[in-house]
Amino acid sequence: MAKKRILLKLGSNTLTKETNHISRGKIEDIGMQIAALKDDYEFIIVSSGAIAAAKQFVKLDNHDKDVFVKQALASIGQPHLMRIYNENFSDLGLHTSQCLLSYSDFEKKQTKANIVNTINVLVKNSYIPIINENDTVATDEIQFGDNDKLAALTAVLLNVDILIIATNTNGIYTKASIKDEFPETIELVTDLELLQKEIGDSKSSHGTGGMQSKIDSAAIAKAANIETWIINGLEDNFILKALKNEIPFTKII
Ligand SMILES: Nc1ncnc2c1ncn2[C@@H]1O[C@H](COP(=O)(O)OP(=O)(O)O)[C@@H](O)[C@H]1O
Ligand SMILES: N[C@@H](CCC(=O)OP(=O)(O)O)C(=O)O
Repeated sequence: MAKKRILLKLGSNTLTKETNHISRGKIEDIGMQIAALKDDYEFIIVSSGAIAAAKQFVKLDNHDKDVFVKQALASIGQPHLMRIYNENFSDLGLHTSQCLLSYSDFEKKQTKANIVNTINVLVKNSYIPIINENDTVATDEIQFGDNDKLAALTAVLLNVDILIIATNTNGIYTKASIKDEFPETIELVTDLELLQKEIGDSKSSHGTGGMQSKIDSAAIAKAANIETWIINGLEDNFILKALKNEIPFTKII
């Protein structure tokens, strides 16, 4: 039977476990899950974390919030991020590769074909493509969107079965319960317009897009008949547990 294809989007919040440095433990947790599922699923990762990785090592002589400082930090952090993936994944027998893309690459027939062809060869040869925005030439995701849209565009282009967006909540909560000690997860969504009413404009400490950018991404995926699962990536084994329905998360179909 053909393997199912999963596009896994990992934000800085998940990768740092909401701290100020990339968590090797979290990257190992993700690698172990991919290794456990590799006979039935193939994985393509869209990973943020370049800026967070750089901040572990350097402080640049400019204002941290300037976009071009973020671009420079991403340039410094990206090879470190890939090194950490490489070190942890290779211990688990997994091979990694890096692809840097920007929105404009999804607008041209030739560049789209190049992305598909490259990634299909990588996946066929058991290499896990780890994609990030090419932050030197594009600033869309550093400014607006958590790599969520990049993940959705990639999911559609590569015709995946499931888009998993890892975040720091147990999926999308009902607006009425969001401030409760145990907020209630909306487990199944078929109507994105109804869901829109539940979304607040709050964001987490490292986040840029909030829940809205995840809904926008789910809409892109849904239009291509791809399911989006919004899962709490801070939880150990979050993919394995979601596949077995052992944790609350939001499925948008
Ligand atoms: N209905 C909702 N359910 C859950 N989280 C919500 C909701 N509305 C807004 N949010 C906010 O969205 C945040 C997740 O988005 P974001 O901060 O961008 O994180 P990430 O870096 O994981 O993409 C949550 O931590 C929460 O503050
Ligand atoms: N390309 C950037 C990601 C930009 C971003 O805002 O994403 P996220 O860390 O998911 O909020 C990086 O790798 O740091």
